[in-house]
Formats: sequence, structure tokens, C-alpha cells
Amino acid sequence: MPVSTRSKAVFNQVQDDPNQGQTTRARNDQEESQMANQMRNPHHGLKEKMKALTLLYEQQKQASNALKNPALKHEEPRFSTHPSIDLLSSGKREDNGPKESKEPRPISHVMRENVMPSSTVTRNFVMPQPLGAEEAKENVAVGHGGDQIVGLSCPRKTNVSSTVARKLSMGSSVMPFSEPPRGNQKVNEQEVETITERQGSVGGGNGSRILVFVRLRPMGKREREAGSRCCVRIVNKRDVYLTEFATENDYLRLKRLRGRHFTFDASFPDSTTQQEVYFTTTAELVEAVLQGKNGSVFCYGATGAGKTYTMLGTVENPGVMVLAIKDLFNKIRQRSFDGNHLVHLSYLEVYNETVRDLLSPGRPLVLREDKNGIVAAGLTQYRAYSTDEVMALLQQGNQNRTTEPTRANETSSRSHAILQVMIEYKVKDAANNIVSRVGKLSLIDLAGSERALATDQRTLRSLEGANINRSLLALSSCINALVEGKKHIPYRNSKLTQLLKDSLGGACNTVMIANISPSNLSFGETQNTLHWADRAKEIRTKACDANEEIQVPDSETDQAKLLLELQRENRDLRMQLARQQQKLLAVQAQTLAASSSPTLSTASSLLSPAPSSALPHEKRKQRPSFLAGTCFTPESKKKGADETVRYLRKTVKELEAEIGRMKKDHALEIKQKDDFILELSRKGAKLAGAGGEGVRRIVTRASLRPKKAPEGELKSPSHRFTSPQPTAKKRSFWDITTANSPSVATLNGRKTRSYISSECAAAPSMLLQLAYPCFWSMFLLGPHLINYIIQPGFARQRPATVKR
Ligand SMILES: Nc1ncnc2c1ncn2[C@@H]1O[C@H](COP(=O)(O)OP(=O)(O)OP(=O)(O)O)[C@@H](O)[C@H]1O
Repeated sequence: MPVSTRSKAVFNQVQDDPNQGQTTRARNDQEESQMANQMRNPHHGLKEKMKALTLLYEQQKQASNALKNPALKHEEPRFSTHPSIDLLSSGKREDNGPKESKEPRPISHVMRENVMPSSTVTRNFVMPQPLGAEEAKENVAVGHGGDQIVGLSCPRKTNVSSTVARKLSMGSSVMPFSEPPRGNQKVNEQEVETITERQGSVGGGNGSRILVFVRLRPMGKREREAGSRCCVRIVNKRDVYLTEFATENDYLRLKRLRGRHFTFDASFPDSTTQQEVYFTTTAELVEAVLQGKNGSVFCYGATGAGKTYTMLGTVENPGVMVLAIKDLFNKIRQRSFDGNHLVHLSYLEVYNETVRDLLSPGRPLVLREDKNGIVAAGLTQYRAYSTDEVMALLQQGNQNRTTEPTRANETSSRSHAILQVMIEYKVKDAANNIVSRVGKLSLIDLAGSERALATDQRTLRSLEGANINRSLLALSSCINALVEGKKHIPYRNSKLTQLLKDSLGGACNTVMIANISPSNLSFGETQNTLHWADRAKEIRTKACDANEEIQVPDSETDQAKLLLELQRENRDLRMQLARQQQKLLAVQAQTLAASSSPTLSTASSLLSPAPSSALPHEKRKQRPSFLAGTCFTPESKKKGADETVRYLRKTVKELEAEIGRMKKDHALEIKQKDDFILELSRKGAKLAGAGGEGVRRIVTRASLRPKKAPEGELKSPSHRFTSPQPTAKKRSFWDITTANSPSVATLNGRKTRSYISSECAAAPSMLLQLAYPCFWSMFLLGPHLINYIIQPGFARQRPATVKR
């Protein structure tokens, strides 16, 4: 620490003085130890350092006075200056100061002088020395529109060297934009690496993040005249504060201000020059394009926000497009001595959802997708050899561009313009093969997002506005889908998004410049622009060095791949379409069913479950379906209804025939059972006769019935939940017969049940017994019928003929 070193030097001087008395020496020792203690303590504040420095200063002053006037050698100075005076030069004085002995002043004295300076003190305020880049960054004053408030407590704005600032701007989270290099100053290649690295790191190694910048334009004359206020504040060249002022009529929020805060990679206040914008946003992309990577810059914002100014600029203040072309040719000249760089140029616009060639206007162009991405078929590619040539082409293209005056902007661009510069660079690789690298730079000036009222409601402008808004809406949908990581990105929703596919989701370094107006009258548009810009920050494009992989294109393989991809896409789309159609048909069918005649609908609703379940599968297949797609015309409707009626009649007939068959079967069964019972009865009678005095026992149902439970006997809890005939035993027809009766399972696993009254007091006569099967057959028919209805295919599985 410089302070402690100096202090030590002073004490050494004191010790070296041979004329020093014992008392003074003792006091000095005490002071020395006190000072040493103070210096050892790292937490001594500024006050302590000041004390030490003041002491030092006093000593030096005394020494110099003593030199000038030996008579005043031990006199105390009559006034002192502020301790901060000559803070930095004190060290020098100390070094050059005399080595003569001087009595150190007591600390208390020095302190008193510092605290209570004499009225005659001359005060000199010294501005601190300029700080380093880091300190300057920390102390950037918060000012409106990026202006610095320079005061006594703030350091002066320092000029950070361009390299440092560039690294700061691209390599760290804080990104103040940099000063442009003067003249033809070469951009350091390391700087380009920094932005690429940064983009790569953000993209997680596989891709790069879109860099988003915001540019605020100055307040326009019209806006000033309309009395608009500035609602945008840019702080730290990065943060954008948007304030909504309450209108005079908005009494509820009259005193309330609503604000929003956004942070971008860099934000340009209204005083920013075109060069600053270019060097911060695009210069590095140009460098990357020369290395065979793709780059895109697009301006986005409301109408009149300054997009065209940023992209094209004026003759005096050329914009990004012009500066990029100039820079590109400069760089090519610097590095290409063998003329290996080929520059091709195309310029197109998207106007009312049609693509037009701005360099050779003619019929609208068709967009096609090939292995290089989306291309406009038939678009002119000009080979350019110099900046002047490109400038001439650019001018020509701009003259062909659709611009119209609107209420919001006198020279409003009514189309999206895309300038594409392709740079092909041929190099020899290690194996001496010529490898060509192609980099593409797309510079896009979008038409302004706008409200119909803000522009023009009446004429063609409104149609243009609708189309512009549609394409921008499609763009925002794509941004949303990309941000949310969706599989399907709706690029096909507009021509603009198709053309921007590469820039948004391809292998490309992309920069978005959001242009905003400062006027509070454009608050809504500004907020919207900032919202989308903020969203776009999250988009990650693919890795940018895909170019390496397409150096040696295998045309057949590529075509096959493309074909496969297109087929897959086609299949997906067809499936999507089919699903949608199915949904539509289902809805239409429901509507049709609801609107058809009540009898028919009732009949079909009543009968539809039965036939579908009762009929064999083949029959169900044949049933006319509403989804067959033939029921949408009146004739087809009638036809469908007739068919249904016919089908129902047929079903009824079939059912009747089935019932008749079943009746016959059951009659036969009943007859067989009756015969069997009769025979048994006869046998029983014979046995009884042969037994003589034996008890005649006729098996009746009553005898088989369980005895009534004794009163007071507990019933199971489930008893409460049984049917109303819990006391009657459920018995089958065969229960009354002997053990060789066919089991219940012989009837296809289905139990045929009947309930027997528990009130039969006496055994029934034979006649009655014969009547029972008839009675039972009634019960038997019911379940069979039900089974027929609820179980398909039952009709084919008739009960096996009962054998004795
Ligand atoms: N940074 C700026 N400095 C000075 N003037 C500017 C700036 N930005 C824009 N302007 C001026 O504002 C006006 C509107 O700008 P510009 O035409 O670029 O808007 P735009 O966003 O392209 O509008 P549109 O979408 O309707 O085409 C122009 O007169 C332009 O000169």
C-alpha cells in the first residue's frame, strides 16, 4: 500500500535525525507504534489514510519552509489546504524532499487543522483522475437518453479504447456499444471471435442466440408540434425504460405512471450515429460471412420508427446496408490478392404477399425450397466487382421499391425489402483440393407494423397494411414457436417468414434491430416492438459452420434426401388434413343427426345400440355411415334416410324370424322336459307301489325349498341390499329334477333363472306340474331374447339339444 510505505519512509527520516532529543524520540516511538497499528488494520477507513497523508504533508511543508527560512523552522503553518490537494504529487515531493531533520507535528494538531480549517483557506477542488474501463462502467451516470451527468462526484466520461469496448460489448453481459474504428481501422479478428463465441456459448454450443438491439430515433418535428412527450429512457446503453403517461381524461390513473423495463444486448439512444450502429451490430457478421458463415440483420418496428433510416440511411448518413457493402469490399480487398472472392447480389421485396425482384422488376417470383433453403425462382443474381457498382444497384432497387406516404410516415415502406449478398471464397485445403465456402449476408428492412388508423383506412394502404400485419403476425408466430421449442414452425404462413426461415431457424448469425419512437403517442407500438424484441432474444439459431459439410455436394444423395424430406412433410400434411376433415365430418354428422326427422332420430337412437351389437360384424360394416361423406346434399340426405329405414325394416324382420326359431326350439325343449317329468312320475309311482307300506314321496318344489330361518336368527349384512325376493330361493328348471339333469352350464354358460314363490303350501298336482314348464318357458324366452340383443353372434350359438 502506498500510504504505509510513505509513512515508514517518514519515520525512518525521523529516526535518522541525530539532533533529536530523548523526549521527542520517545513520543515518536509512541506515534510510530500507533501509526503502525493503524496501518496494520486493513479496516481503517479513509479518515485514517487522510490523517497519515496530512501528517506527511505537514512534515514536508515544514521541511521546505525550514529550507527557505531557517527562522521559521519550528513555526507552525498558519493555514492549511484541503487534505485532498496534491494527493498524488505528495509522493513525489516526499521522494524529492529534503532529507533534513524536521520535527513531526503531533497528530492531534494535524487533525484539528483538518477539521477546523482557517477562514483563509484556499479551497482547490480536484477532479479525480480518469478511471479505468471497469470503474467507468460501474460509474456510468444514469441520464436521460444516455446523456451523462458529469458532476463533482462523478468521473468524467472516458474514452475506452475500441478493442476493450468491443470485448466488453460482445463478451460480457454488460454491453455498451463501442466506438467505431477510425477510418479504415481493421477490425481485430479476435473481436469477431468474441461475438461468435458469445453467440455459441449462449446457444449451448449447438447454435447461437439472436442478438437483439434497440435503436431509439429522435423526436420528429410533427411529434414535437403535437406536444408529445418522451416515454423512452435508455440507461447504460442497454436498459430501456418505457413509461406510460396517463392521459388527461384518465382520471383514475391521472397521477399514476406505468413503466416497463427491458434489457437488450445493446440499446442505442437517439444520438447514436449510423457508424456506431453498424459497428456494433453488423461489422462482425460481415467478417463471419467472409469466413463462409451466414448472417442476417433485420430491422423491426412500427411505421416511422426509423427502420429504413437504419438500414438504408441517407446520402449524408448511409445506413447498415451501405456500410456493410463498403466494409465487405474493403475486407475483400485487404485479404484477397488472388481474386478468389466472388460477390453476388440480389435484392427483392415482398409486397402484398408477392415476391418481386427489385433489380429487374417483372412478374412475381415463386418461392421454392431446395438444399440451400428457400429461394425465389428466377431471382436475378448480379455479380458485383466494386462498391460503386453495388451502390448503383442498391439505388436502382430502391427506386423500384414500393414506398407511399401515409399519415404516420411520409416515405413509408410498404414492402419488406431483402438484400442478399453471397460471397464465395475458394481455397485450397490440406489435400490441395479446391474447396469453396459460401457465406450469405441478408440485410432486411421490414415494413412497419401499424394500426390502420395510424396509416390510412381508406384505400390501397389499408390492404397493404393488412398484408404487412399478416406477415408480421406470421413472423411473431414463428418467433413464438421457436422460443417455445416447437417442432413445427409455421414458416409457410407468409412469404416473409419463408424467406426469413434461414435467418430465424437456420445456420445463421442473426441480429435484430428493433426501432422505436420516443413519442408517448406511439406508446402502444413501442411496447409491442419491445415485447417482440424481448421475445426474439430467446431464439437460438442452428450452428453456423454447416457450410463445411456442404463443400462437396453429392447431388444425387442430396436430391434423395430432399425428396425423402418432402415426402415426409407431405405425409404429415396429408395426415393433418385427414384428421381435420374427419373432425369436420364428425361435427357435420352430428349436426345432421340432430336436424333429421324426430321419428327417425328417435328410432335410430333407440335401435342403434341393438342392431350394432346384435348383428354380425359383417353386417355392421355394411351399415351406412354418416362419415362416408355422401350425406351433405339434399338427395344424399334423403337417400341416407331411406337406407336407414330399409335397414331397420330388415333388422326387424330378421329379429322376428329369430324369435320364431327360438319359439320352436323352446317348445321342443319344453315337450322333452314334460315327457321326462311324466316318465319320472310314473317310475316313482311304480316304486311306491312296489314298496307297499312305504311312504309315498313325490318330489315337489316345496320339498326342495329351504326351511324358513328361525326367528331371531341374524342375517348377513348384505341382506339389507338384496332384491325384494330375498327369501325365495333362486332355482333353475333343472333343480327340480334328479342329479342326471343337464347342468345349468350346458346352456352356453348362461344361467337361466326363475323365482319360485315361497308361499306354496301344498304339493301341486301333476297337472300343475305340467303347467310349470309352460310357465317357465315364458321366463326362459325373456333372457334368450335379451341375450340375443346384447350379445352379437348369440344367434349362431344355439343351445345344444337337451339330451336325456
Ligand atoms: N436515428 C435517426 N436519426 C434521425 N432521423 C431519423 C432517425 N430514425 C428515423 N429518422 C427519421 O424518421 C423518419 C421515419 O423514418 P423511417 O422512414 O426510417 O421509418 P420506417 O420505420 O422505415 O417507417 P416505415 O415502416 O413506414 O417505412 C424519417 O424521416 C427519418 O429520416
